Amino acid sequence: MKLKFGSTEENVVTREEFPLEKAREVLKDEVIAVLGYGVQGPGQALNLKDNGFNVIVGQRKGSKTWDKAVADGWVPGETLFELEEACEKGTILQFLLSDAGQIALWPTVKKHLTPGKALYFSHGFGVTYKDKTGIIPPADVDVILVAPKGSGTSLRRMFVEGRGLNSSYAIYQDGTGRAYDRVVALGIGVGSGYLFETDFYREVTSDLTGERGTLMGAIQGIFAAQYEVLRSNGHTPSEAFNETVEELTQSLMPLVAENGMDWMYANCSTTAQRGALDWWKPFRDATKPVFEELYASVKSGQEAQKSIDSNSKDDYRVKLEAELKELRDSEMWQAGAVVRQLRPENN
Ligand SMILES: NC(=O)c1ccc[n+]([C@@H]2O[C@H](COP(=O)([O-])OP(=O)(O)OC[C@H]3O[C@@H](n4cnc5c(N)ncnc54)[C@H](O)[C@@H]3O)[C@@H](O)[C@H]2O)c1
Ligand SMILES: CC(C)(O)[C@@H](O)C(=O)O
Ligand SMILES: [Mg+2]
Ligand SMILES: [Mg+2]
Repeated sequence: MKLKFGSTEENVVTREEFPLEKAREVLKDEVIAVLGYGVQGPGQALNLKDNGFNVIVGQRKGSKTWDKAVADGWVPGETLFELEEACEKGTILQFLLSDAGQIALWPTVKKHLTPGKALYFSHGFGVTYKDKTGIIPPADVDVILVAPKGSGTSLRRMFVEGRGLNSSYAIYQDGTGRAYDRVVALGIGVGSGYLFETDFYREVTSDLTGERGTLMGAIQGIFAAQYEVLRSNGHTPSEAFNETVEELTQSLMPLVAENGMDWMYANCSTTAQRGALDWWKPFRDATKPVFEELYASVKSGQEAQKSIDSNSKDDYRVKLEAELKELRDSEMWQAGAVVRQLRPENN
């Protein structure tokens, strides 16, 4: 259906238009092969299985995630296979290796993309940056995308809680005439209630911007800046952490999620409202040039190239972990670990 967002009309598919029963009917003869069992793999594979679809998982034998798949109930030789075997058996190949990992597996996936199959992504990365990835699908398959707007961990948790997480969807290539039904059925199958229409290019550029920006990069940056200013002015770690992070995640963001920023503001003191109304624009003006620089770096393909280069190295996991450890060991997040233990519900 068409829905108005402000004054702009957009296409949104709803569960009412495309119920789960219809999704099951559309995919009843398909074998959905989820390739990769990292973060999105488990969330999507388990949700699809629990929703009654025919799912198998492809993963490298002997890897830690193979063991995780076994622990999650996938049975070797029945529903869990080596990647190539899963590519052969699947009629829909859900390409959920890391974006850099997809480059290495592409020749194998391509070999098994026989006419009529579907190639499914959760990111527009591989085909948008085909000059860098070499991912150029054959013409007689569907190339589709369902990108959950959140972590695979949340996708699973919210499904288990009976909620669900919405996704964007896109069709890059309709090789069979069934691409629309397949993509929407899969989006409903992984647990989305609503599916927002996009295309591969818009999905990848907005997603790379968002995660580098307010969703992850910018938020850590702004937390660090405020925490450092409070600490250098004599505030204790717990006070600095509470005023920077804890109150935001525990008290104020849930209010924003529920009813928007103005409503959160309205539930704070008029003193706070006065100050926050005065200061949001200077913060916007100070950070906007950084966001412009970020978007330009995404648009030029530089962000994709950097991600491919670093995440294609053999020791990429070790290097990422070392950088995550630096964050974990910072005073702010060390203070956070203690503050989290002191949440009333933890006692
Ligand atoms: N992580 C998320 O929550 C999330 C959210 C939305 C979209 N996505 C997209 O979903 C896709 C999967 O992301 P992810 O974060 O789940 O991936 P991930 O980094 O967790 O990796 C998934 C799997 O790929 C395997 N892998 C990596 N390199 C490999 C190689 N060379 N050969 C064989 N296997 C290899 C890993 O062992 C792992 O099991 C990506 O396109 C990503 O952009 C992820
Ligand atoms: C969960 C995110 C940040 O939305 C996703 O885009 C990812 O790449 O993991
Ligand atoms: Mg992303
Ligand atoms: Mg994202």
